[in-house]
Amino acid sequence: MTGSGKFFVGGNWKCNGTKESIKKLVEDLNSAKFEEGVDVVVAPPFVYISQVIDTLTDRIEVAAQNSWSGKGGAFTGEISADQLVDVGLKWVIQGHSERRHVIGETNATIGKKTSYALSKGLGVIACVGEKLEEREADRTTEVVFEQMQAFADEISDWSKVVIAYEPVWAIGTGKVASPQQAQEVHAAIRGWLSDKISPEVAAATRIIYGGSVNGTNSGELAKKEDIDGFLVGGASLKGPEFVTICNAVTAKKSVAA
Ligand SMILES: O=C(CO)COP(=O)(O)O
Repeated sequence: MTGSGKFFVGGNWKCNGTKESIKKLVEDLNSAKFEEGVDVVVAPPFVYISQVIDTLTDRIEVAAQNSWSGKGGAFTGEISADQLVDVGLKWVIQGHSERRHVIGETNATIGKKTSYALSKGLGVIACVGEKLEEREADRTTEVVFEQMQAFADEISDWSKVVIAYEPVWAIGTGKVASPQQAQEVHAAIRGWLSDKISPEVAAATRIIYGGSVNGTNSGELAKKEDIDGFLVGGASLKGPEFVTICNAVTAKKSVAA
């Protein structure tokens, strides 16, 4: 099965950057030539979101890396989806492995945050992925399907959801999943969507890969039929390399042609 959605590349800047380095990154992105047929989104740290929205080209949309599970109020340190919409954001990342495994968010919390963000009109980049010991114990699809079910329990409209498959062992390690390894899990996720949600949702939902994607490996990954784009960490902090990864859409088109 193949995804029919448009290629999608997100740059997750995580907890990196300064006013100065972000100014330079935005300048690089503003002067870049992005190919047709790719949606490009960047996710700066909260404190730099306004700077990015005010200076970045409209060709690129902006995401937050997290949001609170409900309306704002007495929740010290949190940011509500309402506030993200208010400052002009279009997207939010939910369930990133660092939020699951470093901060300790559960499937249930992530599901609630996702449904609230969607209810406010944000698109959600919904992350799933197994740890190394889970892969080694042959539990990859079991873990990923459990994470998918927790999202599905809270999602009624999939049209603004992009799924990011990010194996934890590949994140920030330089150990990218092989195109075949990634394709296998992407196809399994698409099959799950087809069975549990609908064949239409399975065909239309973008399933993107994250974990040590760079300017060199993105082309081969993009050629795999169920890989509809990328969620990029480290390499998204380097403007020209991130542009190369976005333009891997041409490798995708070359296979489709
Ligand atoms: O976590 C990631 C994107 O969300 C991937 O990070 P790296 O590209 O640095 O491995």
